[in-house]
Amino acid sequence: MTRLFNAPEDFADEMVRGFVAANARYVRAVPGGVARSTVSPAGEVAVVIGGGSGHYPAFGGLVGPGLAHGAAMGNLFASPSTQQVRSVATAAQQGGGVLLTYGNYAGDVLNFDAAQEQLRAAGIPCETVTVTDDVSSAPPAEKHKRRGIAGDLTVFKAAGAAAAEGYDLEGVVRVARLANERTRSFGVAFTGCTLPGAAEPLFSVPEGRMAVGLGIHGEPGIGETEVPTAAGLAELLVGRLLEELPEGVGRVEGARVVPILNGLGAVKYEELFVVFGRVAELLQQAGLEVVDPQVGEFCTSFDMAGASLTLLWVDEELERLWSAPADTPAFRRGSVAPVAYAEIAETDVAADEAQVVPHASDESRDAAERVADLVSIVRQTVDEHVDELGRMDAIAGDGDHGIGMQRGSHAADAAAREAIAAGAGAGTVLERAGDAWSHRAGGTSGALWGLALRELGGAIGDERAPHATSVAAGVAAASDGIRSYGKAEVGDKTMVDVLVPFSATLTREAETGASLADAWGIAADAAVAAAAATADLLPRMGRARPHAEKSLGTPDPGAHSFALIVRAVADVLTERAGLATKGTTA
Ligand SMILES: Nc1ncnc2c1ncn2[C@@H]1O[C@H](COP(=O)(O)OP(=O)(O)O)[C@@H](O)[C@H]1O
Ligand SMILES: O=C(COP(=O)(O)O)[C@@H](O)CO
Repeated sequence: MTRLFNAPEDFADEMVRGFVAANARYVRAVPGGVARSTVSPAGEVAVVIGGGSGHYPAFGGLVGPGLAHGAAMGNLFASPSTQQVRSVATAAQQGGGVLLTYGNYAGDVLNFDAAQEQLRAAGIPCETVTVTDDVSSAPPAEKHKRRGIAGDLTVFKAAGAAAAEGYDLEGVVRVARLANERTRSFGVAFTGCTLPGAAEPLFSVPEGRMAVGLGIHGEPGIGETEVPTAAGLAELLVGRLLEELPEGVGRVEGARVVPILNGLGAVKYEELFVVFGRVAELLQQAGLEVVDPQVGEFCTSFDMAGASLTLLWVDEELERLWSAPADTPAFRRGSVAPVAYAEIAETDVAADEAQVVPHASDESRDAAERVADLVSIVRQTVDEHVDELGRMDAIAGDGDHGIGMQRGSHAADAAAREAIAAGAGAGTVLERAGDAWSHRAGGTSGALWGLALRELGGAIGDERAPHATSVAAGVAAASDGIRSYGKAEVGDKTMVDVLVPFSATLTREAETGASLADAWGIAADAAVAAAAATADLLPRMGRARPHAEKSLGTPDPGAHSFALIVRAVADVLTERAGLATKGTTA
């Protein structure tokens, strides 16, 4: 149970504020997260980490000399938005380029990749390395699909130490990839976590049982077994990790490993030490040299009771980088060189977003009001279904689909109203709504809904009122954009399964000369049917993929929310058309 919070929706922002107040000697607040408050050498590669909040000390607690230069801190269990990542990286960079490194989750990949593109376009050399240490989340042949859990630390540490030693961007990327390749983790959970304000944990494990193959977002385990003794748990964790040797490690005997026993949030240090005693014995019995072990909390999941073991299989270079000094709020070793503090001007992403609205025709400005009303309908629809969407997502995911959609649609609604007040046309209203959605919501659905609204706004433009053909073209552009950005195809059990038939039906009806209301209504029927049909699919993308069987029988949450939204919009368009005497505009 998370007991201490004010308004649950403010939790992440308030947590960052308090964290900065408590750690000003390490970090300063920048839009989107934190950056070092200390001066780093000019020309040093900046290591920028990040992810959702709820995993402390990942990610802000690992910012400081010898480790990360900045952390993009998203909402609870949701990736930071593209704007947040870009903003933190811009504030943290020192002229030597930026490495973005983070756990391999759909939302993080979408948003960090987009930020990388934007940073490069702004002339900042930028590379990304995803952390994929969790052996339970995909077989060795698909290890690029694995999730990142406590192994984040080894990759961030190697990269941060290399940057501090003066490696160039290519060199920092090389060691980050090497550390990831040589890091494996495996974990268990005894209870799920409860998000602030939620009445129930995201999953529960029957008394005396243990989830095996944990996620760090309250995802249920991959399997379940009886709770063993501490020694039994050590045997399970070590046994599983020694089944798979990383490339470049020929044999167990004689290899050197850094073991990290990580508590997930509600397991006592004393319990961890009892487990670690046996872990150390088992590693030694297997012929391994144990290097600088760590026992504590490095990547948590709120109040989840659980533990994971990580092994970093070091070579000479990784061992040196792992052992190099670092001084951050949550990870300290050796003594770093004296640091200086400086007044650094804050970058503000809001500043470059406060652009003047482009010119719009009277016809488009008139239509903009009706478009903004539809954005309000989207918000209302999400509000009405927020709990249902969360429950659906908790079956095989992280339970945040409802709150993510709520944050995004509320921000979109407010931005649409602001754009109207500034005299925007219909296209610009949708583009502004899309920007606000992705910026405020973060996560996968935030990035994708933001893109969809921007594409739709671009196709509609600011000259004519939206009509069946321009809307169908905009939805088709959104569908293409989402598929090329998120790389999901029909059948992967995502919102794409609904978007594609919705778009095809809308285009077909528009081409036959149907009005926007009629075309949209028929397309919405197709969307509702397609969303229901996703219940029979096994997920191949996103958070639910490792829990494919659990998701069978439940529709994909993103597909379901998409269908709810387009159905609600259809009802309004039909009502308006009934009120209008004649015509095809809306
Ligand atoms: N690669 C992808 N392409 C398109 N849609 C995706 C992709 N990955 C996930 N999704 C959609 O995103 C939804 C999850 O959204 P949400 O829970 O808000 O984001 P997150 O998983 O980042 O917390 C899924 O139900 C699915 O419909
Ligand atoms: O949850 C996280 C990001 O993943 P999404 O795909 O946006 O859910 C985050 O906590 C780990 O970075």
